[in-house]
Parts: sequence; structure tokens; C-alpha cells
Amino acid sequence: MGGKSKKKANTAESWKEQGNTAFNINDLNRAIEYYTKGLELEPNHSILLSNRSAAFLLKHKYEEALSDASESISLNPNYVKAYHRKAKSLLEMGRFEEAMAVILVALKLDDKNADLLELRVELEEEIKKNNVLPPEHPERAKFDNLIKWLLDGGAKFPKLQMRYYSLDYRGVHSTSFISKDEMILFVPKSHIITLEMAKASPIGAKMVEAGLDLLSPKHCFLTTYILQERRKPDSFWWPYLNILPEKLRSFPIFYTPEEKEWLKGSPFLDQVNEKIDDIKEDYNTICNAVPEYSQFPIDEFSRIRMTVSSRIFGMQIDDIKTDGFVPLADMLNHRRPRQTSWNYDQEKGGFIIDALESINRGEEVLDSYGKKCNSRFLLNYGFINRNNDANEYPFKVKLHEDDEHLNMKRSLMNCSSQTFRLQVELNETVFSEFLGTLRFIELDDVSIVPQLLQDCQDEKGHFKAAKIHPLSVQNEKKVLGKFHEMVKEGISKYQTTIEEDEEILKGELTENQRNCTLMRHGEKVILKFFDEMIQNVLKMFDMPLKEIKKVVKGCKYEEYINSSVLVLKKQQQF
Ligand SMILES: C[S@@+](CC[C@H](N)C(=O)[O-])C[C@H]1O[C@@H](n2cnc3c(N)ncnc32)[C@H](O)[C@@H]1O
Repeated sequence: MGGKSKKKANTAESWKEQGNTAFNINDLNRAIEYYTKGLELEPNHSILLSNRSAAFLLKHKYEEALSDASESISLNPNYVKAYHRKAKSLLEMGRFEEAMAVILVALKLDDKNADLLELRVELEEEIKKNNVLPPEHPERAKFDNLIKWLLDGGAKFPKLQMRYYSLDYRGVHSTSFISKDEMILFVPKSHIITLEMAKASPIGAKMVEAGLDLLSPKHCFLTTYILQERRKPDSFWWPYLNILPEKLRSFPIFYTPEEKEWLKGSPFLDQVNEKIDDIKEDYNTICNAVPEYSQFPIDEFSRIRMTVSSRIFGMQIDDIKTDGFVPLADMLNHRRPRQTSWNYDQEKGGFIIDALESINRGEEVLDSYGKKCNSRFLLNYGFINRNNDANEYPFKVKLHEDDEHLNMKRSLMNCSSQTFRLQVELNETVFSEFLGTLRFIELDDVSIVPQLLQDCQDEKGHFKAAKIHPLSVQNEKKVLGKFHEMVKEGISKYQTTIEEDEEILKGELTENQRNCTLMRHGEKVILKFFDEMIQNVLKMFDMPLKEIKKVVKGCKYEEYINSSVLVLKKQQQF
């Protein structure tokens, strides 16, 4: 600092000026430092306090901003700017109703103040978003109860707030700016329902004793725990049980027959029916071994079973790998890429969620359920992810019953059919395994089998048809021909075309109708891709090598062309 400013620095007023200069060039740390120096000289300087509040606000330090603005108002109740800053701090902290009360007082002092009026509009918007359900709605009371129960138990989530988009679709939002790497949620172990607790419960213990062979053991144990707790009027878990969704109407296993019609022709329908059968099978297995289980109706079992699979977290507690319900953490909806990360923190003794990036006030706080095909999202969570790059279509390859080498092929493959879930992303191992298997199924020249047995083995030395590389032009053309047949058969099963689905999606639909349409549309996109790809590749067998290289550059199946068509054609030249 030069001599001139040294002289100036003797008064609060001069520190205020220097603070303002720093503030105007966004040097907030220095601005705060100068305002603080001024306040050391004149602690009751309301403008210095209000200005420091403004600097704290920009640094996302809302507690400090609120404290300075409040003090400024108490020193000078007519200073409108301080009210604005106080209201803004409260708004940033998610205390919307309190912020509105401050604005209303300030507007009595200056009802034309543009900043105040603008902030009032912003607040009205926030209050509206927050009140899809009115505060007195019983669902909100249930949530208030959950929050109190968690806080009383030592949970921490000072910047999170529940929002109701509709009665049974809720999510979590930030009430205040969240910094990257900030811990946003802590739920103590005492408030987590684990698989071990479920196994130790009265009926859980009987299930363990019976040594049941269940299709989804962990889901069944946790389901059983919830079913038992729901029958105890004084369960510790009621604040949590009360907020679990009741109907799960968007889960396909609960679709009405009319809704299922919307999936006609889709292989996804088989997955839905398999899931229904699997749940029934597990339910019957338990009922047979533990007769008192039939006190729980299958409908309730199925609903809780799906609640379990759509809400639990895998974690490690005290060196034991387990799964469990983590209240509130299970309110975060899905989005990829992930914005938060979670784990059980042994030292802290609870489940924590950290922000992987900064999250602005009011934004929804999301969690990734992983990279999954829409069939898994819809089946297990009841929603569809638009623009999903992980969609798959299941192709079932089968040995030909009339193949003269059927027995030999069947014994080498160890099965007669196999399903491969293909994505448009052709670098996937599954695509080459699918082709390898088809190459074996379509193989006519069995004289090469001894060689294949040597070349295509897994790590245990067993023959793996999936490892077969392109064999000959004739075999590859047959493989593609068979693949094309499967694609055309898939397309022919639907009742609508891809274009018709697009039209349907523009209209008014229920959530389930929309999800079914999106589901089958996604499958058709994959089928269409393979339809075009196969036709193009088949043409390439009759094209000169140079020409192929030109047309294939940069296309999605370039790698496949390079490793099959080009290799085979070169071999043919010799
Ligand atoms: C772990 S819970 C999340 C909280 C849930 N929204 C609630 O109100 O209880 C998972 C469920 O949230 C819904 N969900 C999660 N992410 C979604 C998304 N991206 N789009 C639509 N629904 C979603 C689905 O119903 C899913 O089964």
C-alpha cells in the first residue's frame, strides 16, 4: 500500500471505499478484508456490514452474509439494501418463507425498488416449486416426520430438501450452493436397515435355517424384514416405512393387461413375465419352507420386493459386504454421468453422499444408478431414460434342428441356444461373441473343427465358439444372412413402425403408455441399425477393397469391416 492509502486507512469510511473498489473488480477476499478493517474501527457501521454481507453472498458464505445483513438492519432499520441482502441470504439457504417476510417489510420502505421486486418474483417461483403438495398435505407431514426422526438420530443434510413433483414421484434438491467434494448427507448406522438385520429377524432366521435356494436371496430377506416391521404398530422404522411408495404403478410387473398390449412384439414383455414368475417362485419357495409366511399376501410381497430392488444400496459395514435401505439417500433420482458418490464411512459410522461437482441452489441432486439398458431401468425402476446409449436388443441364436452336425455342435457348445444382448456400440465383446457363435452354428466345413478346438479356448481350456474369428466369405455371408433373418423377424413382430411410434409419442399418453412406446421405439432403433448395417456389409463382399475402405471410414462398424470383410477378401485374393 502506498503512503496515500496508508493515510486513508485510518478511517472506516476509507476502508469502505477501498472495499468497494475491490468488490467492483470481484476481488472478494480483499473486499471482505477491507470492510472488516473498517468495522474494527467502527463496529456499528451499518453500510460496512451490509457491503460485507454482499461480498459474503458472492462467496456463497450465506451464514456470514445473513449475520452481517441482519446486524446492519438492526443498526439502521431504514436501510433497504441490507434487507435485500438478508432476503437473498435466506433465499440461498432455502429459507424461502423467511426471505419473503423480509422482502415484504422492505417493500413497505420502498415499494418501487426494482431489486426487491425482482427478488420477490424469484421467491414466489421457489415457493411454488416447493409446494406441489400444500404444506398441510398428509404426505408432507410424513416427510417432516422422517426428517425429524433422522435429525434426532444424528443424520446430517443441512443443504438438502425434498421436493414433490407428484404424489409418488419425489426428489431431492439443494437449498444452498454445494461445493465440489462437499459431504451432503450423513445417515448413521442406527438408521440403516441391513441384510444382516433382515437375516436375524424372526422369520429371516427361519429362512436362513431352512437353507432356501432363492433366485434373489438378498431382495427376499430385505422384503421379509419390511413385511414384518409393517405389522408392528410400534416399529422404530415407521417414519421410514411411511414414505415408501405405495403402488409402484409405473413398474411393468404391475401393468394392467391393456398396458401390456402396448409392448406387443417387444422381447421386453418376456422379461416382464419372467420377473413375475421369478417373484412368484421365490414367494412359493419361502411359503413352503416357512408356513407362517402366507400371512403376507403375494401382492404385498411383490410390491415390497420391487421397492427393495429399486431403493437399496450395496455397501461394506464393519468389513462385511451388505445391502441395505438408507433413508433419504434413497430419495435421489437417477442421472448419468454421476454428480454424487456414496459409500459407507467406517470412521464416521454411517452412510455418506459427497458432491462430485458443485451444485447450484435449487438444482436437483442426483445419483447414478449405473449405465443400464432401458429394459433394466423400466423393469426394475419403472422409468425410461431418454437418449440412452446403453440400450440393447436380445438376439437368440439357436442350433438348426436339421443340421447334420447338430449333435457334435450341441455337445461342443454345451447348449442349443444362447441369447446375446446387442448394442449399437459394436466394440462390445458381446458383439464379437455373438458373431463367433453364429459362425460355429452356420459352419458347413466341419473339417476345420479340430483346428477351432485348439484356437478357440477359454482360460480353462474349454472350447468357446464365441471366440471364433471370421472363417470364410461363404460362412460370413451365411452368418450375416442368419443375423438379417433375426432382425427382420424382430421388426415384423411389432404392431407399429418406428415412424408410427414417433407420431404416437407426440400425442397425449399416460406415463406407462409413453414408457412402453419409448421402450419399443428404442428396440426398433437397434433393429433398424443392424438391418442397414447387414445390407451394407453384404454389398461390400462384391466391392473392390479400395472402394470398401472409402465408404467405411468413420462408420460405426468400421472395426467389424476391417476385421472381417477386408481380411476375408484379402485371403480370397491369394
Ligand atoms: C431410489 S428411488 C428415488 C426416489 C423416488 N423418486 C421416490 O419418490 O421415492 C427410485 C425411483 O425413483 C424414480 N426415478 C429415479 N430416477 C428417475 C428418473 N431419472 N426418471 C424418472 N423416475 C426416476 C423411479 O420411480 C425409481 O423406481
